[in-house]
Amino acid sequence: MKTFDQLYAELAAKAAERPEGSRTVAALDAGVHHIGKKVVEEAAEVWMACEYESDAEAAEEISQLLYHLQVMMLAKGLKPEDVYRYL
Ligand SMILES: N=c1c2ncn([C@@H]3O[C@H](COP(=O)(O)OP(=O)(O)OP(=O)(O)O)[C@@H](O)[C@H]3O)c2ncn1[C@@H]1O[C@H](COP(=O)(O)O)[C@@H](O)[C@H]1O
Repeated sequence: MKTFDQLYAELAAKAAERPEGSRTVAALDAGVHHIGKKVVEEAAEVWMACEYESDAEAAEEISQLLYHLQVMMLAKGLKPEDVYRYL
């Protein structure tokens, strides 16, 4: 179990240390266009899961959307505080 801030810290460390096999590093290397497509894909999967699947499946899709949003934040150099200020 991890929080939004804990996942962000983990992903930021991956981006800095670039460990072999990290899908986060691969996504960052692929760039904003690639990450944007994943964000849209996961958002659609959230919608479909919430409308037609179980609560557990919906929660899993939401976690994947949050992950890809965090990868986009890293690609853009945005920190959680940059987003929280608008909440
Ligand atoms: N929480 C996540 C996470 N959620 C979603 N994903 C990615 O989102 C994908 C899910 O999307 P899909 O269901 O479309 O699966 P897929 O079709 O196989 O994905 P693609 O091949 O299209 O990328 C997964 O395959 C992962 O690539 C995640 N990848 C990593 N994490 C966490 O991020 C951390 C760092 O991971 P690495 O950078 O891989 O070390 C670890 O704690 C991981 O648990």
